[in-house]
Amino acid sequence: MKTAIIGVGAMGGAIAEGMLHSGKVNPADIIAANPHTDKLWHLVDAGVMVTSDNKAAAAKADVVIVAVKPWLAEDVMKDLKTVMDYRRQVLVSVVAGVTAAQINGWMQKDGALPQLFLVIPNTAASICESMTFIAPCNASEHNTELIKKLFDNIGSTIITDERHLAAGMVLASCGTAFALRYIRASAEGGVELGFRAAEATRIVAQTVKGAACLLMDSGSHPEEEIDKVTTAGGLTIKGLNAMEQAGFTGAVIQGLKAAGK
Ligand SMILES: NC(=O)C1=CN([C@@H]2O[C@H](COP(=O)(O)OP(=O)(O)OC[C@H]3O[C@@H](n4cnc5c(N)ncnc54)[C@H](OP(=O)(O)O)[C@@H]3O)[C@@H](O)[C@H]2O)C=CC1
Ligand SMILES: O=C(O)[C@@H]1CCC=N1
Repeated sequence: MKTAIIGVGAMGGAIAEGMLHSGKVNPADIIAANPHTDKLWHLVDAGVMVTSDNKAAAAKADVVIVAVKPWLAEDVMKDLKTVMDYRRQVLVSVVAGVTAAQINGWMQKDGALPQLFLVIPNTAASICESMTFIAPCNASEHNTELIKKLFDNIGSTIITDERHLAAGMVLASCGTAFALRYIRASAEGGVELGFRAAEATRIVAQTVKGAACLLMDSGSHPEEEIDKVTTAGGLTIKGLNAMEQAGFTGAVIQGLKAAGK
């Protein structure tokens, strides 16, 4: 199965890198299309076909993933429409905020619509740790399974509907930046406590990874794991209470809601 990635920036590039990293996708089955191909030489070295011609890339693929900025999506997709065969190809849009209705309006061809998937991954796709939401629109069960398998190669997937994509994106895609901002804040605190910046960042990153793995391995509630750390009258509870007094939980929820508006 050949996959074309149209727009190989932060997100499209992370998808391509993740597919390579997974070892489960043959590099020769990836076609990367971007106006500037100079930044894609590492993909060429890995065996990926690279082009600046979107239509040429799409024509060769079974799955066409569009990963351009939202304001370019209409022009790019209308252009792809001229070469896409909806009987054998499926369209995946990772374009945030562009709806299935909009895409169907652009892609309708002689009354036919493409089998469409709205997909929201995150940049951890590059290391096969994405949390990816997949909303099938006008797609068969067979193709839904196929697209799920494709994105399972680069992390964890949830099949959902279009209504839930925005919330998923805030939690998991914007959430990557939010989690990293926590890491940066903690590392800055670590420097005040006496660690060098690089060392503090490494310590916090490993700590956050460990905390996430505790939840994922045990399926327990965060508060259950917090309880195991929080000694009565000890250090942790003083830190937690000071953070909450400064508005930690409220600030996170406000941030999520602002991003989701
Ligand atoms: N970044 C993220 O975490 C997430 C992003 N998304 C969505 O992914 C999409 C891409 O975002 P992101 O990767 O961050 O943006 P980037 O700007 O990093 O990447 C966009 C890429 O599209 C290329 N491009 C520009 N014009 C065209 C064109 N006409 N045809 C083909 N490619 C073109 C750009 O090339 P060049 O720079 O060479 O001009 C660039 O490499 C957006 O719609 C965003 O909403 C969704 C989930 C998460
Ligand atoms: O910030 C953004 O708009 C995009 C969508 C999700 C992550 N990045």
